[in-house]
Amino acid sequence: MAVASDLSCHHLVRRFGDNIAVNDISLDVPAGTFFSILGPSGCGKTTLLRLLAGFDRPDQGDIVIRGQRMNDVPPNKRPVNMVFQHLALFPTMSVGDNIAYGLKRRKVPLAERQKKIERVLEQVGLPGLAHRNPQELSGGQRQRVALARCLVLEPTLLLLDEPLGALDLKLREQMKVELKHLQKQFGTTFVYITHDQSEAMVMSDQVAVMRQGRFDQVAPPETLYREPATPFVAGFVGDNNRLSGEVVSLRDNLAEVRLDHGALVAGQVAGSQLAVGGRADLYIRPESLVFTGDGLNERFSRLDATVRSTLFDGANSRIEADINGQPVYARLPQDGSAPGLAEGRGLQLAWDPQLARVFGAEAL
Ligand SMILES: Nc1ncnc2c1ncn2[C@@H]1O[C@H](COP(=O)(O)OP(=O)(O)OP(=O)(O)O)[C@@H](O)[C@H]1O
Repeated sequence: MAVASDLSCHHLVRRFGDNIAVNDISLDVPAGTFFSILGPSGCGKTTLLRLLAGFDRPDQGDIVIRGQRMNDVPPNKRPVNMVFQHLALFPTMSVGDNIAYGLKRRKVPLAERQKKIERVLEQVGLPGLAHRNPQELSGGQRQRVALARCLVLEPTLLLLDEPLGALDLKLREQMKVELKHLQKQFGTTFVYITHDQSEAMVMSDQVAVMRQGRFDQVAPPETLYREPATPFVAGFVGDNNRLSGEVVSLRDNLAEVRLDHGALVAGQVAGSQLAVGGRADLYIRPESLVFTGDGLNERFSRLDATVRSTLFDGANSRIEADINGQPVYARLPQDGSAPGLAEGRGLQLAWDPQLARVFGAEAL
């Protein structure tokens, strides 16, 4: 049986003069899932979210929420709520009154209102704080009140516009995990926009990577990471090294590439635009690079490099190596097994070609 969709868009287009901010986007978000739209500044995320919320109208295409076409439905009549980066809590109202606001407008009776407010505050981890003023809360607590204020209205869809953007790094890390748990706990469908790939990856069931008004790829986070469909996704999602060269051979789904500085390396064919003699970019992640030692499989590709510096960052520690003037990053093994990596030392970096992806070179 097909999974019910809470939100479907069909061929949405929104133009501003010559600029096509949303360019023929179709999407489908199953009920109760966390869907993120990830992309760089200016790619059209906010425009798309505003179309979903009803603050703006598409030039073409349809928006369907739980089977109902929404194009002509005003924002306040859509089963949708929105959480903004700069949350607009009413500063002079208590937390409880802030949450009550939408319920009052819906004429929910007082006793029921109070019950709902208590319950939702418990669910977001702020039990008993209804009487507090928003100014007496931390940034993270205020963000949770903003969520509670939306979730108490039980919308079909919750739209979130970079809600963690204004929080400091540590709090953002913590709220990422909390948001994911809250979404599961409430079962509300979340559509979340962000330019922060880590936020999208940690929280989402599905991520759409957006570029210049279009989706490059829509997939679960792990698929985006392991099998990026385009060079843009390979470069935008997670850290990646890009090595450019010319395709020498194509066979068994492997591309051999002669890098510009002469080394012959290999990776999986990952695009339809590869041809022998054509330009190509090979992407290899820092954690897929190994420091060569004995017993390395002969299939592995190898590159001679020089250590530029060691970048110590706990579990994310890396070395920056130099390959003919180009920086390449490699994850340092966690078990301390890396050789002494003094600056200027020569070393060989190697990888399993199955872990590298080769795309035909294109203008990014
Ligand atoms: N009201 C408008 N009038 C004209 N152009 C607009 C309007 N709103 C957005 N645009 C343009 O549409 C494109 C997409 O903008 P949008 O705000 O949707 O991007 P975004 O991905 O949300 O960026 P950011 O992450 O910086 O908020 C941009 O080129 C922007 O200049």
